[in-house]
Amino acid sequence: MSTAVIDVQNLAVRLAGKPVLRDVSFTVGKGEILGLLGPNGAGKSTTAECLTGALRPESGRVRVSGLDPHRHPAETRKTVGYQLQSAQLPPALRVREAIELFASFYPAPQDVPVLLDAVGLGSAWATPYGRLSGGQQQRLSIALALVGNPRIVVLDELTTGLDPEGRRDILHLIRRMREEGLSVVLITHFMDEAQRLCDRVAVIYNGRTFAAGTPQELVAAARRQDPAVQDLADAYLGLLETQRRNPS
Ligand SMILES: Nc1ncnc2c1ncn2[C@@H]1O[C@H](COP(=O)(O)OP(=O)(O)OP(=O)(O)O)[C@@H](O)[C@H]1O
Repeated sequence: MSTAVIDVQNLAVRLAGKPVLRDVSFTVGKGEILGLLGPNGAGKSTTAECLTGALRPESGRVRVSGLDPHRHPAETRKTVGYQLQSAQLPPALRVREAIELFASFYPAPQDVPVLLDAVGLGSAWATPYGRLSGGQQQRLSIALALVGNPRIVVLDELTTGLDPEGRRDILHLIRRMREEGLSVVLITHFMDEAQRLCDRVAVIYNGRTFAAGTPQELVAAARRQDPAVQDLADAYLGLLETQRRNPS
């Protein structure tokens, strides 16, 4: 679709000679939250790395704000914030210093103290990265993804490791930024989060997107096979089971 800010079509990627992505397709519109779902090892993070330009596709098409991220990584990073699973920072770097450093890369960054409060790190601003708990590191990685006021953000396992209050606050922050036009790719294993937050979801299994639609559409599709399906968690498990039995 022409209004898509992210357009991925028939993406295939090989790593160490092994086909990891075989046929991944999805689009994300302006102000839309797209959930990427799938079991461990399905290819979600590999897909996210293609959006960053870190990986070169074997075939297929990836466009982010109209640009090929692998050919134009610097331009792509101006409009996209990435919160990836493997973020690492020097252990002595303090929370606020890290956010200010990242803010300095962008022309119109967010207000750092406001962002610190929004991600629940207001009282930990002076803590070195190496002394943060897992959940605090997660909050910092979210702040670093958002500090540049991106138009698009890729969030890989956004709320993993967060306590319930942190999860609520971060989801509130993402919703608020979406209302301002932010487009989001959200990789998650939390089906309740996907159901509440995502406008559409795409499910990857074995390197292929095999189901896509609004959470309601997926629930309706799964219910046609099993009338007991109640929600996205049931639908996801049912569709995955069908796919495993009849791989495409
Ligand atoms: N550098 C690499 N070389 C070879 N294979 C790799 C490499 N990185 C990832 N893989 C393989 O690619 C497949 C997809 O991995 P990926 O991390 O994209 O899955 P995922 O869906 O994000 O999983 P998870 O939910 O566990 O994070 C896995 O089988 C993984 O072992």
